[in-house]
Amino acid sequence: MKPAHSWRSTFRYALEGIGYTLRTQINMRVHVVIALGVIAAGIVFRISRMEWLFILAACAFVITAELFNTAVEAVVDLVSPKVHPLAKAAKDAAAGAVLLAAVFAVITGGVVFYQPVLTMLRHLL
Ligand SMILES: Nc1ncnc2c1ncn2[C@@H]1O[C@H](COP(=O)(O)OP(=O)(O)OP(=O)(O)O)[C@@H](O)[C@H]1O
Repeated sequence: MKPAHSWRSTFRYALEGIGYTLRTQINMRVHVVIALGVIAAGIVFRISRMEWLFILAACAFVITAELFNTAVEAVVDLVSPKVHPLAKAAKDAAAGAVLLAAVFAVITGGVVFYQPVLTMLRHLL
């Protein structure tokens, strides 16, 4: 049996997992940059508390899905380096989760920012 870990080392391993995903997955870096941009937009447009909840949930949803996707890819590559229909099913399902999360995030961003962006453009033009 493996030795029990302190909460500190558990936290460190979790950060290592996030670091690994950031280093190896360009999509993760893109998600983080977009999330930071959306958070900046939320500050600029002074969105409501409820809108913040949806925006932050959407960002967390996408980034969490990408972390699970990376975990699935790593395990599949470890146990099935050769082409196998189940390896394909696992990777495709994980990729599907990221896609679903991203679609939810785009819809959330559209609902929250459509009106304030439109108002800003009306003022500028
Ligand atoms: N061992 C395998 N057996 C069968 N199909 C696979 C296998 N590995 C990958 N595939 C297919 O290729 C697709 C892309 O796999 P890959 O590992 O390159 O994922 P990716 O999302 O492009 O990864 P990355 O984000 O690291 O570039 C999978 O969604 C799956 O359909």
